[in-house]
Amino acid sequence: MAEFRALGLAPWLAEQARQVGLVRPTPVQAACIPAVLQGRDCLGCAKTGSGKTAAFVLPVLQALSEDPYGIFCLVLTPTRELAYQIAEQFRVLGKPLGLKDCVVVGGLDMVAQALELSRKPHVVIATPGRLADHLRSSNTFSLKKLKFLIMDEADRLLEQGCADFTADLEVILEAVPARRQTLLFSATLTDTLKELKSLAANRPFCWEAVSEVRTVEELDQRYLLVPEAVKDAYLVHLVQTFQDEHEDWSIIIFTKTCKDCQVLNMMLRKYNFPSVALHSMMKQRFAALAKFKSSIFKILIATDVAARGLDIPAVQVVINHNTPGLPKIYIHRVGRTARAGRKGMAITLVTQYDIHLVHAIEEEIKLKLQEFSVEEKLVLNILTQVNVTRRECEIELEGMDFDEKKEINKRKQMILEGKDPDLEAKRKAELAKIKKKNKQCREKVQQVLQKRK
Ligand SMILES: Nc1ncnc2c1ncn2[C@@H]1O[C@H](COP(=O)(O)OP(=O)(O)OP(=O)(O)O)[C@@H](O)[C@H]1O
Repeated sequence: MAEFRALGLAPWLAEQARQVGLVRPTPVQAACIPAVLQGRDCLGCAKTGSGKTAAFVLPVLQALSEDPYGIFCLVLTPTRELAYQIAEQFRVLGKPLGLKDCVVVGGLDMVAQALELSRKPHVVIATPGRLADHLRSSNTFSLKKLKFLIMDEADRLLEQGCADFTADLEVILEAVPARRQTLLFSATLTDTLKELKSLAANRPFCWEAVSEVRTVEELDQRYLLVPEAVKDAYLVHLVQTFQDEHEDWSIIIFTKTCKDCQVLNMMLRKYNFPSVALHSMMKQRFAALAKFKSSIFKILIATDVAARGLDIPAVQVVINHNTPGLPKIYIHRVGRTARAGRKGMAITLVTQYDIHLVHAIEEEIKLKLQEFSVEEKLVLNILTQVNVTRRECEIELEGMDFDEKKEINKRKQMILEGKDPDLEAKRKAELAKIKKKNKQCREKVQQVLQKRK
């Protein structure tokens, strides 16, 4: 307890931390808590599972206890599941304060959320899309007085990809005061460092864990070379082996697409494995995750919606059904195991087409993955059966109009973003045409140049 107190935390808060099992500060906590308590902005980059959440929750609670009002702190995070997880940490550690929090995420009733926001909770934990929707549509709450703006998984929030938060962040940044403390955390901040520094401009305290390797020591990282056509048989074999040898282990299997996630889940269920799926097209995401967290289901099959931040101590193995295209996605995925000093294993299935991706990963994490060996004869024994089952599941899923639903969801999302789906489709088609023409043009020029040579 003395150690948390030595960082400047009040005795009641250090005691509360001790009660929930946080006895000695982790390095990121020891470095960042004093800086935040001094009123500085903070950029914290530390490995997965190293306690970044408490590094911002604890000093915010201390500041809140000295001057309690709502809305005092806003935490932004990329996924709904993470928002709930962070809210839980605030609730548990802030219990003696009678902390009021409000989770603002998609998929839940807007009106109920607006009402909760109007009651001035101390802390709002939100995904950018839903919070921006509230800011655009209602004036029943204000963020103008908030003291802390926190971005967890900050690099993900700032990166422009398939789920782009830029427009929503603009709305949110307009609504928060310029005079505030900004805290930014992630295990992978480097790509977006420039943008982050412009957000946290108040003498930011920057902290990065000193370590050559970017993943944790306790993690055993393996790869398994498999031909694309037999990947699923290897997966079934791996799951069977882990289930036979370690009944109490929980496993997360990451897939590339929602469809893959759904098909693999159906397939594993056909073989009576206790699996549950988690992807962005599901309605019951919280229920699925709760079943996995409580170990009712020992296997979670998920897309990258579960790659960041989720803290489930029982996870012993992560299997990458596809090799992640970006090293940082790999770092976050495998970081779902071997957390807080525990041991864990990550196995990445690598096909003939993915070897360059493994090299990129190894270069980024500064470590060579070791080969994982399996008895190929055992895999061959189940190969035909697994491939037939997969095909059956795919046909079943087609009957459930999965692709059609995906299209409808996309259109709904565009309408929510204020876009016209038909116009967007036209625009995309035109863009594709232009790109094709440009490509043809370039090829012609190159042919002419080559002939001249
Ligand atoms: N000082 C501490 N002592 C013991 N356990 C701790 C301490 N701080 C945090 N933990 C535990 O470590 C686990 C991981 O913490 P947390 O989820 O904050 O990691 P993280 O750094 O945010 O990881 P990620 O990058 O994956 O989001 C949690 O279960 C948390 O309760």
